[in-house]
Amino acid sequence: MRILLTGVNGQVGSALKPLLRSLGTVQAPPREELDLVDARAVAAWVRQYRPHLIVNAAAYTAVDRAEQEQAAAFALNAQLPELLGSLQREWGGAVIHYSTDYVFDGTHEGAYTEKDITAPLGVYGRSKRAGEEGLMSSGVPALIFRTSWVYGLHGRNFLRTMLRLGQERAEIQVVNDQWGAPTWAGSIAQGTMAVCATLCSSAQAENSLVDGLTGKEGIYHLTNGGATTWYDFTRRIFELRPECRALVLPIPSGDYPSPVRRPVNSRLDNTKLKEVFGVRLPLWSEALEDCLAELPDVQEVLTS
Ligand SMILES: NC(=O)C1=CN([C@@H]2O[C@H](COP(=O)(O)OP(=O)(O)OC[C@H]3O[C@@H](n4cnc5c(N)ncnc54)[C@H](OP(=O)(O)O)[C@@H]3O)[C@@H](O)[C@H]2O)C=CC1
Ligand SMILES: Cc1cn([C@H]2C[C@H](O)[C@@H](COP(=O)(O)OP(=O)(O)O[C@H]3O[C@@H](C)C(=O)[C@@H](O)[C@H]3O)O2)c(=O)[nH]c1=O
Ligand SMILES: [Mg+2]
Repeated sequence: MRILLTGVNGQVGSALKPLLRSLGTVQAPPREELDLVDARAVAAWVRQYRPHLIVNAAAYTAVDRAEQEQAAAFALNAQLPELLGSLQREWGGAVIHYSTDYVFDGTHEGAYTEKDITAPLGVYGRSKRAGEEGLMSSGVPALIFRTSWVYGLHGRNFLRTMLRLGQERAEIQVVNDQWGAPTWAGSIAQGTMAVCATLCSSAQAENSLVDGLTGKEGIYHLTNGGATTWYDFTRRIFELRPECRALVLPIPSGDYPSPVRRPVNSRLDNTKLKEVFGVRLPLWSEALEDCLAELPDVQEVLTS
């Protein structure tokens, strides 16, 4: 099977790359080789390579900056998934795509299911929702995994920020009124692979994944289990890494200056993923331990 992976240098893309190799031949052009906002270049690339599967881990993820850079956010998060969908539709390939808890406004009680109504609070969330709709309306066989609060040892993310601030500062203020599931990029990659394994299990044929997808297309919530606040997540990080000595102080969201509101409830119900594919990701607390076990020296985040 030929696979095209986008966003290979991002959190999810870098976790996926080594794992996807077990499914086939992986091409993963970085930005320098393929600028994903260049629709003609993308079309030429896909038409030449004809990937059986495109795993789209590329995105515009700067939530605050998106308010000023609406066109850039929509190009990556909305137009690209739709384009990839129509290109794959042309010749019979499939798409796996990622989306976010920020498609919701957070006013719902309890965890959101895939059937709940979306109502994004900002440009990033609106662009991601438009991407979901564009990909689905292209008619391609596709899976969309909505995840939340992604972190890992690579790239810009909350864990790395806190490991750095925890060593540099005497105290840090962290919001304690937003609830969600911090999700390790490694868990997302493993969950994606587990789903692919169920789709490909019947045959070794190159198009077995596309065939296996029939009747299972659509949106799935895929996060680590349980829920916490950013404040308690930070406290747990510092418990696991006592080199982070900063005092952690809880604050309401309103005290953290930002141009765009975040949902107070980001919890995503993963039942559909379990029922359709038999896949469930570990608890957020277990995944955090697994992630930090891969970081021998916490001072590394100060220099890299
Ligand atoms: N981060 C989070 O907290 C969450 C993320 N998600 C979703 O998960 C998915 C993966 O996110 P994550 O891994 O965190 O994202 P990252 O921001 O870590 O990575 C995004 C990748 O996209 C690439 N990219 C951006 N613009 C272009 C372009 N014009 N041409 C080529 N490549 C480009 C970046 O390249 P470069 O390295 O060169 O900048 C980067 O490798 C996304 O769909 C995101 O919306 C969902 C919920 C939470
Ligand atoms: C750095 C910092 C953040 N915070 C708050 C701000 C915010 O509400 C929360 C998390 O900070 P972030 O900068 O990671 O927030 P944000 O960039 O909004 O994170 C989001 O990114 C996008 C891409 C997603 O899809 C979401 O799932 C989510 O992960 O913690 C503090 O309270 N204190 C701090 O020192
Ligand atoms: Mg951010």
